[in-house]
Amino acid sequence: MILAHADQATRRYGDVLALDRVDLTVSAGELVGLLGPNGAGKSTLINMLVGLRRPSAGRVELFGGDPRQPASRRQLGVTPQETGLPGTLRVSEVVDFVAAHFPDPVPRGELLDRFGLTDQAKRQTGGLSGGQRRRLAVALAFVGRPRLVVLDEPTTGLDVEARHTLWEAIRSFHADGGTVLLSSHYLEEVEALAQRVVVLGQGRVLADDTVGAIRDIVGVRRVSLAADDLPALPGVVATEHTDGRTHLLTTDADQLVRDLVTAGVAFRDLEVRPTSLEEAFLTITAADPTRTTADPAGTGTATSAAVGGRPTA
Ligand SMILES: Nc1ncnc2c1ncn2[C@@H]1O[C@H](COP(=O)(O)OP(=O)(O)OP(=O)(O)O)[C@@H](O)[C@H]1O
Repeated sequence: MILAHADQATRRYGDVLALDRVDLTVSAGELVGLLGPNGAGKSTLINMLVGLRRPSAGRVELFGGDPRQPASRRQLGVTPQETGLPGTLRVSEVVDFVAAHFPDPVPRGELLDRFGLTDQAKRQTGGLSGGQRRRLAVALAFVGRPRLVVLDEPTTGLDVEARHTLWEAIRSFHADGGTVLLSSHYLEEVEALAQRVVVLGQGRVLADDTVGAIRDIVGVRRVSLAADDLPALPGVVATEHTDGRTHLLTTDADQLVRDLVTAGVAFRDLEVRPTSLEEAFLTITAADPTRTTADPAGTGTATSAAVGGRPTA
C-alpha cells in the first residue's frame, strides 16, 4: 500500500527551481532515507508530502489524498527541520497537549523513556539543551501512533549517544510495522537505519535504490597502499594522501592491482575496500545533474572535488 507519493512534483521559489519533476513512492512498512547536499530539495519534497507546501506542478498524495487536507494527515507524524516549542511549558505538558489530539496516544512515560527524556519531564522546554529540545520535537511525531512518520534531519545537533537513542526509537517504531521517511546529512545514519535510499541532487532524484545497490551502481573501490613513487595509472578517478598512505579510488580494483604489479611499483600494506556510502553519494551528486538515475557509466564522471582527492591520471 502506498502511503506517500510524488508524481513529477516540481516546486519553484521565484527563479529557484527547488524540485524538478520528482517521483517518489513510500509504501507501508518501508524505512526510506532521503539524502542530498545542502539545497538539494529534501525539505521542499518533505514539506510538499506533508502538506506544508504546494507543488508548482505535478502531484503529491498522502494516504491517497491531498496532503493539504487535514483528513489526509490523521495518520501522519512529522518533525520538520525547524520546530518551535512553547518555552514556558514543561516537557510533560507539551507531550500531554499533543497527546490530547489523538484517540489512542502513546502513554507519556513510555514516550519519554523511549526518547531518553524521562529525567527532563518536569523541566520547562525553554531550559532544555538544543539536543534535548530536538529529541522532544522528534518524540512528538510519534505520540499519536502514526502509520507514517516523516522526519527532516531528525538528529541534527545531537551528540552520539542521543543520536543512538533516537535511532533505537526509530528502529523500534519500524520493527512494529511503522513506515518512516527521513532526511539526513549523516550518511552513516542512513546506512544504519534505511533499507532504501533516495539521493537528491539539484532538485532531481539521482538514485533510488538499496544502500548496497547504490554502492554497486557507483562501484567505486578504495585501494590503499604505501609506496614511495606511483606512476599515473588508468582507471583511477581520484587520489588522496593521508598518514603516509595513498588512497586510489577506482571502478576496477582488480585491474588496478594488476596494473600496480605490472608497473613494478614497490607497494606495501595493500588494502582494498568498498567505498562508504558517503563516497558513493558524493560521486553520484557530482555526476551529470541532468540524469534522472545514476548509472554505471556515471562513475567515470567523478571529479577530484567529488571525492576530496587529487586526480592522478
Ligand atoms: N522559501 C524559500 N524561498 C526561496 N527559496 C527557497 C525557499 N525554500 C527553499 N528554497 C531554495 O530551494 C532549494 C532547495 O531547498 P531545500 O531547503 O528544499 O533543500 P535541502 O535539501 O532541504 O537543504 P538542507 O540540507 O540545507 O536543508 C534551495 O536552493 C533553497 O535555497
